[in-house]
Amino acid sequence: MASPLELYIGIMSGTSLDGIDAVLMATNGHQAQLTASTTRPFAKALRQRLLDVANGTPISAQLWGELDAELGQAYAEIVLQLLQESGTQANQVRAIGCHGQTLWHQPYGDLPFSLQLGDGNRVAALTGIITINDFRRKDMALGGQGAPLVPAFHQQVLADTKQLRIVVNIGGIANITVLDPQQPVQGFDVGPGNMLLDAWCQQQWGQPFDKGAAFGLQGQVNSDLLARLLDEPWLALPAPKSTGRELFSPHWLAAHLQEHQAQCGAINALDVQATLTEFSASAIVDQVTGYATKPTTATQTMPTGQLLVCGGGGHNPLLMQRLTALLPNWQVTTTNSAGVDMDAMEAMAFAWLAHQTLHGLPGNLPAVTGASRPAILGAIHLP
Ligand SMILES: Nc1ncnc2c1ncn2[C@@H]1O[C@H](COP(=O)(O)OP(=O)(O)OP(=O)(O)O)[C@@H](O)[C@H]1O
Ligand SMILES: CC(=O)N[C@H]1[C@@H]2OC[C@@H](O2)[C@@H](O)[C@@H]1O[C@H](C)C(=O)O
Repeated sequence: MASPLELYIGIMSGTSLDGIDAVLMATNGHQAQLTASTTRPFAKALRQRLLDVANGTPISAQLWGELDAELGQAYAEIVLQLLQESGTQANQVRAIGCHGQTLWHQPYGDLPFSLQLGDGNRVAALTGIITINDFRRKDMALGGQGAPLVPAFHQQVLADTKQLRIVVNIGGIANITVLDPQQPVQGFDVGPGNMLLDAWCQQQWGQPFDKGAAFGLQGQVNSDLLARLLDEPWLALPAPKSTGRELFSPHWLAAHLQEHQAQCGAINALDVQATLTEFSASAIVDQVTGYATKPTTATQTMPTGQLLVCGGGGHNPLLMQRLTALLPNWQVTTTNSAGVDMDAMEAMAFAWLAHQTLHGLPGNLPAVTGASRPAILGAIHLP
C-alpha cells in the first residue's frame, strides 16, 4: 500500500536572481501533488547586491551576514504568504525544503564548495515549521558536484516506461535529466540557459530579461560569434558536470565579444541577443542529440523522444522555436503537457528533497553528481 501523502513546502530562488518561488506540495516520495504556489520578486536593491556578489565583487563579513539574514527573512515571509493564500496552518506542514540563494558554486579544484545563503534558523523560527536547507554540501563532501539535484525528482514524476524523455530546466543555467527506460538516470548542467540573455538585455536596454524574445526576434544569428561561444572548453567536459555564474559571467561574454570585434568588426546589440539565444539552444541540443539514434530515413516521422522543458526559458518563444527547429525528430514541449507545472518544478523538487531528508532517504543520485554514495542531504533547523 502506498504511504500517505504529507504536506511540504519547497522554496527556490535560482541563478537568474529573478526572485523566490514557493510551493505547497503533497507527497509520499513517489507521488507529488502541487496544492498551491506563489512567487515574489527580489527587492531591487537586494537583487543588485546579490548580482554584484555573484559576479565576483568582494564582500565583507558584515555584508555576508546581513545578506544571510535578509534572505532568511524573505524566505520566511514567502512561506507566511503561501500559508495565508492557501488557507493552510503551519502545523499541517511537515517541513520546508529551502534551496537558498547560490552566491558561489565551485565544484572543481582543491577545495570544492557551493555556497547558498538564507538563514534556515530564521525561516524555522518565524514560520514555526521545520526547515531544511544546505542540500548541496553533503554530496560535495562525498566527492560529488553537489548539482544538479533535480534529476532524482524528475525521475519520480516524469519517467515513462516506454519512451525516452529528456527534461531540460532552463533557468539561469540549463540542466538536463535523461529518463531512458533502458538506462539509469543521467543528468548534468549543459550551459547557460537565460543567464547571458538576461545580462545582455539588462546592459543594453535596462530590462531584466528579453520578455517574449522581443529583442532576440529582431536580430540575426552571427555565426562567427556563435562558434566562439560554443568553443568554450567546459561544454565539452564529460559528466558529472555543473556550472554557474562564476563561468558564464558578463566578463566571459565581454571577452568573447571583444575577440569577435577585433577580428570581424562591430556587431549590433540585437544580433548579440539573437546569437546568445542560439547559443543557449545549441548547447542544449548538442547534449540531447547525443542520447538518441538518428533517424534512418528522411521520411521517418516518429519522434525520437520527448524533450520536456521547464523553468523560465520555456516562456522565451525564440528559445522554444530554436529547440524545436534543431530537434526535428523530437517532440518538444513543456513539462505542463506531462502534468507537472513548468514554473513550479524546481521548488517542488526541494519540497520533495525535504521529504527525503525527514524520512532518512537519500536525495542525490551518485550517477548524476559523481558522489561516492547516495546520501541524506541537508541541515535540519527545528523551530
Ligand atoms: N515571458 C518570458 N520571455 C522570455 N524569457 C522569460 C519569460 N519569462 C521568464 N523568462 C526567463 O526565465 C528566467 C527565470 O527563469 P527561472 O525562474 O526558471 O530561473 P531560476 O529560478 O533562476 O532557475 P535556476 O535555478 O534553474 O537557474 C528569467 O530571468 C528570463 O530569462
Ligand atoms: C549551484 C546551483 O545553484 N546550481 C543550480 C543552477 O540552476 C540550474 C543548474 O544550475 C542546477 O545545477 C542547479 O539547480 C537545480 C535546482 C539542481 O540542483 O538541480
